[in-house]
Amino acid sequence: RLPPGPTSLPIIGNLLDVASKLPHRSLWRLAERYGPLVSVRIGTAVVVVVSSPAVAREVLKTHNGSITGRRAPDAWNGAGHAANSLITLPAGRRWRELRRIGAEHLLSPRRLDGHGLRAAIRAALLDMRRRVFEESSSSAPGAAAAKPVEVGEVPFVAMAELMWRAMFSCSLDAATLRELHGVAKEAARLALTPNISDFFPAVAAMDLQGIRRGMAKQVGKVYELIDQEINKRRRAREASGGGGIDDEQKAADLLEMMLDMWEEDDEVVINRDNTIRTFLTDLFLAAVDTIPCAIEWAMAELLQNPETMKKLKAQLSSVLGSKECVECSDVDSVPYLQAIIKETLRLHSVVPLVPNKAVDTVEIQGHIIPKGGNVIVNLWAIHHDAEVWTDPCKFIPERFLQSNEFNYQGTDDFDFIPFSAGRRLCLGLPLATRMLPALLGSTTHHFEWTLPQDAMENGLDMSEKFGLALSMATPLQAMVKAM
Ligand code: HEM
Repeated sequence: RLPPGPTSLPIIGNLLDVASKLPHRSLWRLAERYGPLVSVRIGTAVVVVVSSPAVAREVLKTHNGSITGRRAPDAWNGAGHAANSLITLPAGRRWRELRRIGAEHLLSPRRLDGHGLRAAIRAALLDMRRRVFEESSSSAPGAAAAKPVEVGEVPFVAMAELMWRAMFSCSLDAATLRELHGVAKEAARLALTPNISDFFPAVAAMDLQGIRRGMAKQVGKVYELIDQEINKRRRAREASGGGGIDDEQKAADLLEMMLDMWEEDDEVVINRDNTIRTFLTDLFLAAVDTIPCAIEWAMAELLQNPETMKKLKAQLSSVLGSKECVECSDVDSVPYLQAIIKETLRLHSVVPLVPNKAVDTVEIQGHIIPKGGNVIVNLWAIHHDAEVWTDPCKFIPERFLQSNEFNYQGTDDFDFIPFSAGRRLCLGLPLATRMLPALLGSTTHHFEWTLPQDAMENGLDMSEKFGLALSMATPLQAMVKAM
């Protein structure tokens, strides 16, 4: 009574049906043939794929308690990351405790809107604005040897700086930021690259594609930087007799909180430096991989839809006037900006596939999902469901102005769930929903962006690259002029 699906071949199962560089699209095509609940076999694994809002509701709400497990992709075993990673831990005590720490000390609305982090966010936005302004003098159309800006790098630097400040109360130098940009992109690519080791555990130890080794190298670079901060802080705490850094900093600093919780006791979750290092690496990579990707897609859409860009800029001007940057507290007063962010997250679902594992056998719509089976919710397919969305492949922000029904937590209908839903709902949602409009607003308010000549003549390459976040295959470049 498994859900329907294509006939599987000996040994490889349905590998040929699903193997593709863009698995969210190949799984979507399978759903068009077999329906919203499809099962495939890949090697030794049973994989059930969910592609409609109604079935997503069953998985993420009705039976959520039985489908919150995870099977860590082998890539995540690089540097032993999976063993402590909040993203891949099963939904047990350690996972709950790490989520609580993340939510209480960094990612809750109370912390984000509180004094320390609000100031850090404002500093990151102003700094980003200053950098775009500097770029504008060299990239303005007509400037001598005008050079385009790599658009995704702008929010990347802002998010990397913000996360570093929130975690360690210090900033990153330009060379480290450049290195981290490459590291984050490569880690995102490797994290979900289709890997023989995931489907044929017997050969996993050999790491035939070298994916685990590659991931270990990238994650290792972030570990190294984080370890430097941990060691520096431990020395500062020792020197000050255990008191750590000053109180004002402490209120905004995640590392300080985690060192305060640290106890050498197996019953305590924060009991080794590698728990702290893995946790901070997860949060850092999650933030710098997803948010900049979404901003890059939003800018690509705006650059191809001048009327939408014009309408956005007009609303920003009328609401914010000459205010330097768009802060998180401003975004509710610019509904069109919010609508553009929502439409971007729908059309370019930045996290397109959510991989869960059934911890018990579950029956959904008369079909059995066996205990231990993988359950992938295809958010991208849900966001392109033609029964829910008119012209699902078109960028139409106005659709989100017409209805208040779509919040980010999943509606009752589960048709707009870019951050997923249920117990494993994205932990970074409060940060993302503040930063996305603030970054996009601050990038466009007071600046005029245009496509380089070549893209204007030949069109923009909107193809996708699959990974931890779904990014643009060809990084977006644009010219910018200060207004
Ligand atoms: C555009 C921005 C973002 C999108 C679209 C997004 C989306 C998602 C999705 C779909 C999941 C999977 C949820 C599930 O398994 O059901 C997830 C998980 C997660 N996200 Fe995000 N995310 C974003 C930004 C962030 C940020 C900024 C952070 C942290 C700073 C973050 C941290 C996490 C963590 C830690 C998890 C794992 C939660 C768990 O397994 O319990 N995300 N995110």
